[in-house]
Amino acid sequence: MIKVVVAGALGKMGQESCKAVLNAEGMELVGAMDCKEFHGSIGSFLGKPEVNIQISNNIEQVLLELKPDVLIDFTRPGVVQENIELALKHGVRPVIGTTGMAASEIEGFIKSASEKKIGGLIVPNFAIGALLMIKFATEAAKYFPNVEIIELHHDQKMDAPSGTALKTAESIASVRGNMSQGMPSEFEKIDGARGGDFEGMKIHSIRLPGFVAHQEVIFGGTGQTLSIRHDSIARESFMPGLILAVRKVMSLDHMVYGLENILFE
Ligand SMILES: NC(=O)C1=CN([C@@H]2O[C@H](COP(=O)(O)OP(=O)(O)OC[C@H]3O[C@@H](n4cnc5c(N)ncnc54)[C@H](OP(=O)(O)O)[C@@H]3O)[C@@H](O)[C@H]2O)C=CC1
Ligand SMILES: O=C(O)C1=N[C@H](C(=O)O)C[C@H](O)C1
Repeated sequence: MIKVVVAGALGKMGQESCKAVLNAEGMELVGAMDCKEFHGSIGSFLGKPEVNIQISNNIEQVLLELKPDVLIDFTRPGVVQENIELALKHGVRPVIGTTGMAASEIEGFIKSASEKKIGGLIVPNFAIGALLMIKFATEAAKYFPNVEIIELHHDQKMDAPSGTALKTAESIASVRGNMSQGMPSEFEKIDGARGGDFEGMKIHSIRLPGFVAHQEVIFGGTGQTLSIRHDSIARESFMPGLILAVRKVMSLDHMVYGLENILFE
């Protein structure tokens, strides 16, 4: 049995993750933590009263007492870094869904997990369709280097651009390099009108109620455009990838950034 603790268990992704772990063969949900005040078990919160796991607000105590194999984290930027440090300190494999960390922080965790020989995964997007979108977009960029990314999310999202958009831009940049696009003399009449810049690629972030998680990668060539789009219309879309990640992390002895490195290897 793989023993799993979920951090951010009362949040949108945390709740789905607890349900997915409870339903997964060979996995046991041993702990749930969140900073929200809730007096009761995660089972009573999820409408599964038979699951009698109290919600803790002390991650280190949970890791020390329950000795899980894996920590799933869906909290928020600023919290996730501390949780990864504590997991690595106590020999627990982190499977991280929380986005918004700086590239230098991710690099630091990859280094420290390798030194400690602890497996870990930092995954900006667990949806298999999103991983395919990134793969197809990276292939297309070899032929259509002019590209812009539009990501659309619910209006409760803290970080912009999304972790998925950054991962897509990094992957596209790895095949086309840093290049300038558009008119050198273009100017913005409203700051930010042309989006954020990643190595010459524009990223546009839309936040509105009604969306879950969506991204379109648009390529432009002479007399033609190509659009590659992925839509997560429900948070269940992330769960098969998350469960796969929990299984795979058990055989890793280093930290991997991106589930595509496991799925398409
Ligand atoms: N990798 C992927 O496939 C996906 C990643 N994400 C990412 O996951 C993260 C969470 O998203 P989402 O579930 O929508 O967000 P939510 O705000 O719904 O959930 C986050 C939860 O973490 C809690 N929390 C905040 N601080 C702490 C803390 N110090 N200790 C424990 N719990 C804490 C929050 O409590 P409170 O509300 O009281 O602050 C909340 O219950 C985001 O970074 C998002 O970008 C989202 C979807 C898919
Ligand atoms: O906050 C979200 O909701 C999501 N966050 C991740 C990201 O930043 O890419 C993954 C997905 O887009 C949903």
